[in-house]
Amino acid sequence: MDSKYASYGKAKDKRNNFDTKAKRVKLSIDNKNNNPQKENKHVNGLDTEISHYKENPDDIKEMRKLLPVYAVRHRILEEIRKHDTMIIVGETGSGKTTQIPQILHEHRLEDTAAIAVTQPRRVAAITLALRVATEMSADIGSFVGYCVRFEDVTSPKTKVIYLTDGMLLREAIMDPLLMKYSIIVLDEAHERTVNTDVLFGIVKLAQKERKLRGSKLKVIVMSATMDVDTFRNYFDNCAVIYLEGRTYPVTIYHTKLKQEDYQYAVVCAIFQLHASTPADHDFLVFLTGQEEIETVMANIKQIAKESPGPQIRVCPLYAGLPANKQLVVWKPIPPGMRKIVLATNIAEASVTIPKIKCVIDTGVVKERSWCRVTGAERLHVVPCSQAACWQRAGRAGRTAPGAAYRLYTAADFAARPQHNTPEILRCPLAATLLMLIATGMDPGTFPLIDAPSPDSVQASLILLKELGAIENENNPKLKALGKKMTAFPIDPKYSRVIISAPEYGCLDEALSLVAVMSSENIFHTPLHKREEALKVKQKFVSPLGDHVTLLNVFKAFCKAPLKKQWCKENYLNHRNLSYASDIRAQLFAICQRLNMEVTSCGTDLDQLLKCLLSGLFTNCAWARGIVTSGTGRYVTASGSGASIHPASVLHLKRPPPPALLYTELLQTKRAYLVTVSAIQPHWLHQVAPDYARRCRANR
Ligand SMILES: Nc1ncnc2c1ncn2[C@@H]1O[C@H](COP(=O)(O)OP(=O)(O)OP(=O)(O)O)[C@@H](O)[C@H]1O
Repeated sequence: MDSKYASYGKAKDKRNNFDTKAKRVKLSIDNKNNNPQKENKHVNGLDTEISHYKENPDDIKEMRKLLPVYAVRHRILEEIRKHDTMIIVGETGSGKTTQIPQILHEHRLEDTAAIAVTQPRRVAAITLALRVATEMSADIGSFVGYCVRFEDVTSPKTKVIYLTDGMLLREAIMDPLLMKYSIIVLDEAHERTVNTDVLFGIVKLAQKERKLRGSKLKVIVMSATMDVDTFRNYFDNCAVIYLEGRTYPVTIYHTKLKQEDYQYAVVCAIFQLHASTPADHDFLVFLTGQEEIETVMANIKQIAKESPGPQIRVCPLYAGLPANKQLVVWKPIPPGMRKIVLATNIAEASVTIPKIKCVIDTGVVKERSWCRVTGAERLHVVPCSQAACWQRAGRAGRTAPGAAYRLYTAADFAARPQHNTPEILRCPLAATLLMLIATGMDPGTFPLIDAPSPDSVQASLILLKELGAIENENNPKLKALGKKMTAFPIDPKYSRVIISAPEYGCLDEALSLVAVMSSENIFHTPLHKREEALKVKQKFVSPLGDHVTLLNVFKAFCKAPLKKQWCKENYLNHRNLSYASDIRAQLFAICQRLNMEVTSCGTDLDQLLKCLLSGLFTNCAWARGIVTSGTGRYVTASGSGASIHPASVLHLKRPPPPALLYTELLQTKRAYLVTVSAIQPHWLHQVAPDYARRCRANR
């Protein structure tokens, strides 16, 4: 292994305190209470089934008492009673998310309503609810529950609900005043996802309106790394509680040299630490996506065979994994083994994975951006903000002291922006605007912390008009089609595909395809059996491209009697296909509620591709000559050059199709069109004439 990756320059664990002029209520806690001896107390991970949870209730009680928040719970309660809106800033792991809702509930502050605690990510919402239910000796779904897309584990009795911000937004469509809740805790405010930013506005308006009606709504905004001044200004100079102290220290290390290839550096770092760290130190590694995770996982498994040190169990953790598979990460492993969790930024905030003592941070993230003129989106790998780096480091040191190994230099860290650019300033707004319009709100006057440029709003409204969701982008009105679109918990582009499907006689196929596309990679291509896996894949391949190939796999999966075995034989990912099957069932149920006729286009699959184009019309690319390597080169609607991704079934097709419909434009070292189908260039004019005209004028 290359020794240049071995050297970490030790840095001081110096937290950026995001100094703010805001008047704070300082709650100091006695850190000496946090007895490091407790480190060795037995703390199990959450099992996937709460009923199997073996943790000793007395241990849990003791653990709660060690948390900084617990020590000052009475003061916190006093402040929350005094103020309708407040900001709580406290170190990662201090107990904000698990303890504050419990404290509120123990004192029945929610009264006859409930407490909502929002999370940007589903895995956090689920694991937090499971943890809090365990701490409160409750069954999940009784007075503690969670609600995430495609899964609602609450009951009318539930008083503390952990839910994704997307789910609370969906509730706001039905009830903009959110009357079900008397307290809303907006957690991980620093993430600034579009959903959280919109929720801030919805909650602010609901609070104002409810005050007039004599029904109080308390709002608590929390984070370890938020830009306090910005939030305080937005929430009318509200009170700020600043919690001091953390449970366990985390030592930060940076590389001395810049790493040219972070994937290579990560594997080196893992094995260097593996050789020098006790077996009960589990690792959490931050990468950017499923493909990268699978590659690193294959490398680890290969190298582990010849490397000294404890046995290794590698666990992937990314958004596309079904929830029950994500939770495997929390399952305890046999003593003497080391768990290495390979995660995307979904494990960056809020989550506690017990026994993680070592975080390895690549310092990069896959970020979405878009071209306003054409609506085309792009995913690219970029350095993450300082706040994200601190959050990642904060995943160590939760149940014992820990360390974070950053695969970038201290100078690189110092040069990064403190906070994430709010998603609302860089992402398409069509889904958000549709939701606001459906809720009866005026996007022009809606209070946002950072308003997107009027051009962005206008461009998104035009897209919504072209999708058939609204009329008149200058004074938007929801159309019946737009209302139907909001019934589906998916992006409006995909709900448009489903709603168009009866017109193309292909709802059966469209439901399956959208379901597979809402899951994650269904192909399993182990590095050492690549050739064989690709050979087996051939039987599903359609000359029309990846979308029909996905459909072929899904159809065959549905027919297979022994699904797990069949997936293994065919190098397919059983869990992702099963997840797609669940999603399809839910989408189908919505179609039935909307009285949509389920017809099949049989072998006329051009109908399915045209239907797909009716929602994804911004994702077209046109052939621009053939470069010498023989790879087709394309230009997207926004003028970016890109090649077909090597994993596509059309990658080496000769001659390259004149036009393509793609699912994603991925920018790594090169730009790739991911999941593509061959289309006829004139289809765009047939299916989305307004967009085609606009697009031609721009090209
Ligand atoms: N699933 C779990 N298993 C074991 N311990 C846990 C678990 N969840 C939480 N804890 C313990 O509770 C502590 C507080 O967690 P909590 O999520 O409330 O902190 P937080 O202040 O909200 O952190 P963050 O800002 O990182 O979200 C953790 O540091 C850990 O010690």
